Formats: sequence, C-alpha cells, structure tokens
Amino acid sequence: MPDTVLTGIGVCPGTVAGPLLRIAAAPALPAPTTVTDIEAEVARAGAALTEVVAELGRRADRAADATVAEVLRSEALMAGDEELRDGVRELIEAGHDAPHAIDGAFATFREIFAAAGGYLAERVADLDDLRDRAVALLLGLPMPGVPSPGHRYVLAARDLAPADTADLDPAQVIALVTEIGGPTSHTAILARALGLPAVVACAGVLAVPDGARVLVDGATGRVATGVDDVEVKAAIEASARLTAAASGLTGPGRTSDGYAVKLLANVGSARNVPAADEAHAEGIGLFRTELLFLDRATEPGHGEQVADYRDVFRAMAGRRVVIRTLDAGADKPLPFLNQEGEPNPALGVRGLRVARQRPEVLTTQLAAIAEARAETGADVWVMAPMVSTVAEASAFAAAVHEAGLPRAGVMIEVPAAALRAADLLRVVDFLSIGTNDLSQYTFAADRMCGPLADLLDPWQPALLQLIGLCGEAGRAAGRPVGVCGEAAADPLLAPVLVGLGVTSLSMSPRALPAVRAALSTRTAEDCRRLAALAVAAPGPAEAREAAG
Ligand SMILES: C=C(OP(=O)(O)O)C(=O)O
Ligand SMILES: [Mg+2]
Repeated sequence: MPDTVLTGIGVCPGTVAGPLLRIAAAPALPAPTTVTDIEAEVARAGAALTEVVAELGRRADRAADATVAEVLRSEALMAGDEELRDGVRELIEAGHDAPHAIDGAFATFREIFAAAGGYLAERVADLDDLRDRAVALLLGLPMPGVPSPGHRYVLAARDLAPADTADLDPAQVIALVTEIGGPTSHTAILARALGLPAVVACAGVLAVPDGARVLVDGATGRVATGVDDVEVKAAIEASARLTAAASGLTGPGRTSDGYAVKLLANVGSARNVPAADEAHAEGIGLFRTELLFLDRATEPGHGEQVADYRDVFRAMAGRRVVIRTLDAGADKPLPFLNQEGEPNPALGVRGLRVARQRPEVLTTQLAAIAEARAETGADVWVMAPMVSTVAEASAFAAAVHEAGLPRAGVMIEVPAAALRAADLLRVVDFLSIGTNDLSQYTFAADRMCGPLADLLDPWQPALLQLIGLCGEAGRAAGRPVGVCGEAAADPLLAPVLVGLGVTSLSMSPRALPAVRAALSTRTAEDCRRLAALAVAAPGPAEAREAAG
C-alpha cells in the first residue's frame, strides 16, 4: 500500500515512477558580509558569471529546438557582458560582497532595460534569471529553474511558465506534477506536446520530500508516494497494455458500433504535420495561424502568408484542414495591432473583433488562404475565433465567400454563441467549440488562473450543457460540430462529447491514439447515456464518476 495518495487532474495519460525533484526557488540574498580582499571577491564574482555563461552554452547545445537554443545563447551574451562585469567590480570596490555586487549590477541593467521599453523591456526576466543563477552559485544553493541532475525524474512545481520549461529535457523529465494549474494551463499544453504524463492541481505535491519516489498516473490524476517495486511494476504494465492497445488502432475514429467521429489534429505550422500523420489524424481540426504573426513588429505580407498556409495544405492534400483566422489579443497580444491599454484584454478587442478596427488584416489573410488553397488539393474550411453574435458570423461568412473560399464556420468560445448555436448554423457551415475559452467565459475564470482550475475543469456540467446545445443544433441542421479545445484530448470525456452531438474531435496529435481507443470501446447509445449522466451530475467530480 502506498504511504500517501495525492489526487489532482490528470491532463496527459501514462504511468511512470521516479524520484520527485522540484524547481528550486530564486535564492534570497543573505545579510551583507565585509569584504577584506577586493581582488579575491572580484575573482569570485567573475567566476560565477563565467560559470553561468558556460552552463547556458551547455543548455543551448542540448536544446532540441533551434529557437530555444538561440534564446539561451543570447542570455549567455548578456551574462558575459563587459559593462556588467565592470559594474560588479565597482560595487565590490565600494565595499559590497560578491552576491550583493552582482545583485546591484543587474539591478542597474534592469532599470535601463525596463526604461528602454519594447524588446529590451521583455528581456528583464532573462536578467533576473541570470542574476539568480550567479547568486545561487556564489551561495552554494541549487540552481533555480528546472533541475538537470543527469538522471530521470518527476518534475514538481507550483506551476510551470513557458520560460521554466523552454529547455526542459524529455530524456530526464519523465512526468510533470504541479500544485496549481488547470487543464488548459501551460503545463497541460506542454505535457501533451511532449507526450509526458502530467497531473495538475495536485494539492500537497510540494510537501513530498525531494528525491522521494512517486508513482504518477496521468490518466486518473493520482500521485502516490511510498509505493513498492511490485506496485510500480503492476501499474506501469497496466498502463503500457492500454497504450499498446491504443497504438494498435489506426483507422478513422468510430464507436464500437461504427458511428464515425472524425479525429483531427491541432497544429500551429507545417512542423507539426508529421506528428499528426504519425497519429493517423484524419485531417487538421485547428490550424492556429498566430505563430506566423507572433514576435514581429509588422504584419506578415500576402506572399509570406500564402507560403506558410500552403505548406500545411500541401502536406494534408485531400484531407480536411480547418484553418482559423488570426486570434490576436488577450493572451496572444500582437505589437502591430497596438492594443495596449485595454483595461480587461480578455474581454476586449480580440479574435474576430479585431476586424472591426482593422478589416484589412482579415481580408489579407483570407486572400492568402484562398491562394494557398488554389495551389494545393486540401479541403480547406475557414473559421473565426471569438464570435458572439449571428451578425458577426454572417459578416465573416460573407468575407470568406467573397475571398472565393467555400466553407465558413465559427468557433464557439462565448456562452452567447453556444446559446444561439442553431441561429449561427443558419449562416455558417460548421461550428467548432473552443472549450478553453468557453470555460473561461462561462465561469468568469481566467484560463491561466491556477487557483481557479477547478472551475475550468472540462467536466463541469454547465460547460457540457452548453456543448450539448451546440450538438443539438448541429444534429437538427445536419451540420458538423467539432470540439478543438483541450477537452477533446481527454479519453474519458470523448464518448461524452460524442453523446452530446459532437461529430469531430481535434487535439494535440499525441493525445489522439488514447481518444481513438476510448471511443472504440463504446457504442453510440453508450455515448448518449454517459452524456446524459454527466450533464445531470451536480459537479465535475460526480460527472467524471458517473461517466467514467
Ligand atoms: C481552441 C481554443 O482556442 P485557443 O486555445 O487557441 O484560444 C479554445 O479556446 O478552446
Ligand atoms: Mg480560444
């Protein structure tokens, strides 16, 4: 029997066991000490900075992703800067010890960067990271950030930010467990992208001592300590059997009695298409086009957009590609749209709403999509994010058709749109439910807000009820209704979504085999029964229990 079993939300299936290590916190500065040998103190500080540069170089060499390697190398350049070293020397000569001199010199740079604004201001977090690393080295404390002990381990953290995980080494990290975070948090998205078993919202995980062996089940959300070898072996074998059964199935998605449910992949660029193919995706259910627009001062031109879309369409020739027009604003700000100053960006001008102020951004994009489609054989469907009214949907469909594109749809991300799904289907060809945002707006809970993760649970009956309204409208109109938010990646929830009338599920390619396997064990009638039970449940835990 395990010593303790903690329970969180399983966001990426798989069972593994290993020692738990946590992300070390930034070091606190101790009380200042008196410096007796200035040159020795300068040398000590210099050696720490040199080691930080060397360590960043090693991490850059190891990084699988070229962009990550570039970021790490530019951090290394900052840590090696001569002016910074001069600043450290001056402070030591003025009587500060090495940790305080490093802290002071970085503080000066930090102020200059912050005041400069723009790109430099965005590098302030890198400066803080460098300072923390140099100070940790001087104080003999663990390096802040993701550990790199040279062996496999389970990474525990309060929550994971993209910066924490930029160069996370999947050869060492075998699972992720966070104390907060929800099904749509960065941890969940990263875990699915890397195929790492993961549990979020796992209260108490940070109380588990560093190095203690834990058994993590990313499907049920259980994290057990004090398990013996026999229990570990049995759990891992059971999970491996499930995975093997899932990977043995490769055909189109269907229930055990043959009801077809299209299984599609979410991609951000042509780089993700091989993974979608490996998972035998039947097409792309969400092509997020933001990637091309991020981190640049100006909008990509027509030719650049055509090339980007064409790469994905060509790779998918003959198959369905649902491409989403630019979803800028809120959690995806874009400098060229000048949206700063909105008091509440999640409720501001985002998604399709940008077309109210900048209609040419949409028409340029639609023209590029049309041209890329004409050059390839893909079955291109176009949809808009953040649609709330029939008038918006109707104007969008008109713009899509004007560009010569045959199929227009809208995402359901706002409760108003779900409530009027039947009306929307009178003016568009299909709906695609973005459960990440639909949860956020239904429960008035920021999708990145860890402490509210329970409200963002995709098993919330109110969310399921809204999905059911869309499914019902789709059935009545004979039009497709998909789910492309993170909820589609939950194998237990998949039959429930199908029972609610959803006709396609689109997800990170890694999640696809388990969802395919889960569907193959249920009849269409089972799905309807489980959906009714889940919607009728008083809360998400009971819904899971009733339909699990
Ligand atoms: C798929 C969705 O869109 P994104 O996560 O890109 O906002 C969603 O909101 O569920
Ligand atoms: Mg969304």
